[in-house]
Amino acid sequence: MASDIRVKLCGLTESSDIPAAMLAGANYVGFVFFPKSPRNLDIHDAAFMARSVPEGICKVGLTVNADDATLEAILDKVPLDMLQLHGTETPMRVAEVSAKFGLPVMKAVGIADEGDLPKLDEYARVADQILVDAKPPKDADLPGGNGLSFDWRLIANRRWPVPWMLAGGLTPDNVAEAVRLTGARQVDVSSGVESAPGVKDGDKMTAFCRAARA
Ligand SMILES: O=C(O)c1ccccc1N[C@@H]1O[C@H](COP(=O)(O)O)[C@@H](O)[C@H]1O
Repeated sequence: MASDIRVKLCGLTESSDIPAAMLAGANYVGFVFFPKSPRNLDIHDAAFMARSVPEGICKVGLTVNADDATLEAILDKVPLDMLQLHGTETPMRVAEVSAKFGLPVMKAVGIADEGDLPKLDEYARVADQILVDAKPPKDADLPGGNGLSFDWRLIANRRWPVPWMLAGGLTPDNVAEAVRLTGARQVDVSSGVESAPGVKDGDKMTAFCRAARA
């Protein structure tokens, strides 16, 4: 049923985004630890925000090719429930992070064409979840959060042995169609619910959750 669809609202930057995301109906909230991103949080702010997230909502920490010391520093202070690896981490690194840090790991995989699809099977063998995102353009500063989508028909009716989430250029206007075409049961959005880069919009978050579950 569409009403079961789980929504991740990623890249929250203000304390007030937490109650707004709860009101909207988020199941997951995402905190970005990547200095180049307009959604980057310092560890102190992220810790403060994470502590205000109600029980039962999954707090996801997004990193990009982070080394062990960086992950340790984040996890020492921020009570996260899941790590999202959004860089070029190899399957071996995904398995290593999962074993070392004891949290579920979601690996983002960028898709542009059919040739990218085998990577989804590969990462589904080592990650706890996979995040099926659009492949960033070669000259992009960010490996995600660019508001770009991919041809959803590429993954229509494909399934993996772990839960997966659809991401990339989703908005309140297109998420229902994306869910219909792909059969996704989980969706993730960042820039599509903002009024400016890094500024979340409560009305757009609510409209997104409603449209995803319509
Ligand atoms: O949001 C960011 O700034 C970001 C930075 C670095 C890597 C990933 C990032 N965001 C993730 O990208 C996808 C898609 O975002 P969008 O909805 O197209 O803006 C999503 O998984 C975000 O978690």
